Amino acid sequence: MSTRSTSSFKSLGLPKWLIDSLSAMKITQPSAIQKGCIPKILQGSDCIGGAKTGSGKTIAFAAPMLTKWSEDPSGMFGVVLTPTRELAMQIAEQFTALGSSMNIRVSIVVGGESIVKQALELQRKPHFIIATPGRLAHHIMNSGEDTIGGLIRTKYLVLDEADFLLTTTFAKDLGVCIGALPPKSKRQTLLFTATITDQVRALKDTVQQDGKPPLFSYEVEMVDNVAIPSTLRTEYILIPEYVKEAYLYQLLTCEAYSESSAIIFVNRTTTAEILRRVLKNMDIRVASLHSQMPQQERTNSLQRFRANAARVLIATDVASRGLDIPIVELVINYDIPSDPDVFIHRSGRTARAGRSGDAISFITQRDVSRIEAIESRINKKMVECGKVHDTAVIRKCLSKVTKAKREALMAMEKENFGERKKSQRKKKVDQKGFRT
Ligand SMILES: Nc1ncnc2c1ncn2[C@@H]1O[C@H](COP(=O)(O)OP(=O)(O)OP(=O)(O)O)[C@@H](O)[C@H]1O
Repeated sequence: MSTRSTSSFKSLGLPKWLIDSLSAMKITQPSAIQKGCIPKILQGSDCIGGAKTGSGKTIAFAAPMLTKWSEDPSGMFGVVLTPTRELAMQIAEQFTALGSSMNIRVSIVVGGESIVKQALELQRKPHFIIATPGRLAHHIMNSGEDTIGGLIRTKYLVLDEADFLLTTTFAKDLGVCIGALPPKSKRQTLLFTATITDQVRALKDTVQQDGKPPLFSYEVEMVDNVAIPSTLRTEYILIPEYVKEAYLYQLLTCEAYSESSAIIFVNRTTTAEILRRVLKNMDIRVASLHSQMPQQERTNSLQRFRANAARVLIATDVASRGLDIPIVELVINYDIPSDPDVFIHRSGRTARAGRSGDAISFITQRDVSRIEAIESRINKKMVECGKVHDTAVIRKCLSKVTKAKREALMAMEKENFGERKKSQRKKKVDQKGFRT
C-alpha cells in the first residue's frame, strides 16, 4: 500500500504467529495507521484512529487485540461494534483468518439472523464478538447471565466507523451495549473511522448526556490530514435529470469501463430497485444491496459481487462504509449525498490499499451546492469526465433504456414493491439495515 513505512510488524511488537498470518494474506509492511496505532494499543492506551478509506484500519485494531488475546486466550476478550451487518461479517472474517492458527472463536451478532443461534454461540463464550449495536443490545436486554455475563470481563471495545456509531441513530443501543461492558478504566476503547468529526473528539472525557461516565479518554490520536486516497480520481458528469439512466448505461458500457467492477450509489431503495431491473433488462450482470432486502438476499448479492458473478452493485448507503472489495475500479454517485463525509466513504469503496480507482458523480442542476460542499471537504476540485460525451450515442440508447425502465416499473407495480416496502418498515423495526 502507498502508506508504507520502514517499520516491520515485528518491530511494532506483533508475535510471530500473527506475522505469519499476515504474510499469508500478503500483508508484510505496516501501513501508516498501523504503525501509529499498534504499539500504542499494545501499551494499553485508548486510541482514536482517523485514516483514509482503504488504509488498513481493521488490522490496526485487530492485530494488537489478537496479540494480547494470545497471551491469555480466555473468555470474551473483545467487542467490535460496527454499523452494518455486512461490515460485521467482513471484520469477523478478518479476525477468523488472522487467528486461524490459534483456535480463535469469533461470533457475529447482527440483525436479520437467528437470535436463538446467536444466543447459543454467545453461551460458548466467543473470544471476539463482532456486532451491530441493535442486535447486541437486544441480547443484553433479553438474555440471561449465561449468555451475556462474560461481557463484563471484556478487555477491548472497538467502535468501527465511530463517527456514525456516535450519532443519535445508534445512541440508545450503544448505551445498552456499553452498559454491559466493564467501566472505562478496566477496558481499552478504540475508535476508528475515515471521517473523524469534532463531535467525536469532543466526547473525550465528557460525561454523557444521561449522566453516565465518559465513553473514552484516548491518549493517542492518529489522524490523516488528507481526506481521500491520492490514488482516487474524482470526476463528474453534468446530466439533465431525465436521462440519468441512459448516461449510466453508456458509462457502464463505454470502452474504459465495459469490463469494470462498479458500485453505483443511490439515495433511495426504490431507485436501487428500479436501476437493478433496468440494467438487468439490458443484460448487465447486476446485483443490489439495500435495507429493504431480506438478509439472505443481501448476503447473496454481496457474495455474487465479490466473486465477480455480478459486475455491478447498486447500493444505498448501507454499503457506503467499510466494505473492502479490492476488484472495485469504479464508484458512481448516481445520486449525490447531502453529507460530504458520505461521499468520502462511498468513493472509498475503490482506490483501496494503494490501488487506483475512479469516483464519478452524476450532477444535475439541483446538486450544485452539494458538490461545492464536497469539494471543499475533500479540498479538491472534481474534473469533468470525458468518457461519455457523444450525445448521438446517448440518443441512440435512450429509447432502449426507456423501454427497459418501462418494463422495470411495470414489474415492480405488479409485485407491489412500494407496498411491500411500507409493510416491511412497519413490521421489522428490528431489521432496519442501520440499527441492527
Ligand atoms: N499493511 C498492509 N499492506 C497491504 N495491504 C493491507 C495492509 N493492511 C491492510 N491491508 C489491506 O487493505 C485493504 C483495506 O483495509 P481495511 O478494510 O482495513 O481499510 P479501512 O482503512 O478500514 O477502510 P474503510 O475506511 O473503507 O473502512 C484490505 O484488503 C486489507 O487486507
